[in-house]
Amino acid sequence: MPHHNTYGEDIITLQDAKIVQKNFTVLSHVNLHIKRGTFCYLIGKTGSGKSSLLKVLYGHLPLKEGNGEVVGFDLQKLRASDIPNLRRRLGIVFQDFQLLTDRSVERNLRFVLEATGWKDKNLMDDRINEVLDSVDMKTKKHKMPHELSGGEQQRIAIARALLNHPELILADEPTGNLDPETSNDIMNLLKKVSLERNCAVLMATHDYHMIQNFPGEAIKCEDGGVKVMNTVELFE
Ligand SMILES: Nc1ncnc2c1ncn2[C@@H]1O[C@H](COP(=O)(O)OP(=O)(O)OP(=O)(O)O)[C@@H](O)[C@H]1O
Repeated sequence: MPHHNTYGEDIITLQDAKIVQKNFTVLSHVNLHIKRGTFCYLIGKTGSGKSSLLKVLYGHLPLKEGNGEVVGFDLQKLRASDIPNLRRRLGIVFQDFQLLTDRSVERNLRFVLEATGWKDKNLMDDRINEVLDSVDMKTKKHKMPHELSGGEQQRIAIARALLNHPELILADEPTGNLDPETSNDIMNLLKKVSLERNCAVLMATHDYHMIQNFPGEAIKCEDGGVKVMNTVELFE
């Protein structure tokens, strides 16, 4: 069983991990400990390996060498059949929102609940209202994605990520398509979620203005490895 529940303080652990795309080693000797409830940036130049690292953490790329554990799942022992269970325990947010364009906000959220085993219609309705409330989008429940702004669509994507009470949100450039003001809103929302739900957030970003506005812990991908730092160091 890859799901041990032995993880104490750490929500993500990587030990001497190697991150590989096809036959190309992107990152090696990666050692990482991210504690429950922590908000952490993932930074580094384009092509430095941020997305690849996130992909290993959500089971899209296999962990080639070393050890890793994410929300109690052993990445070395992860089988294809474990991946849906791992994803159910995570919230994942992308740059391009990835809402289903052919259905309303409510139906987007219901689709995920049904796909993750929810059956009771009233419980589903309640949960949809709760997550929409926490991203301040309750009034947009019946809108189609194309009727929403980029920032609103990202709020819905965050609501969707929250549906199954994740202990970890992995966000790959969630503000990459948004203007600076909307990016700040989304950051405030992710920070709020992290704080109120003791949910860890690992967020890949290029956006140095935002990092300056919201300083914090960061993992930097550089020269084929990672280094843990505080973003304040970037502006010294
Ligand atoms: N599907 C793939 N097949 C082969 N190589 C890939 C693939 N995806 C990414 N790579 C390579 O892996 C390296 C890391 O890419 P990755 O997307 O992880 O970087 P990134 O830091 O997320 O970049 P960006 O900030 O531009 O999104 C790059 O050199 C890239 O060319």
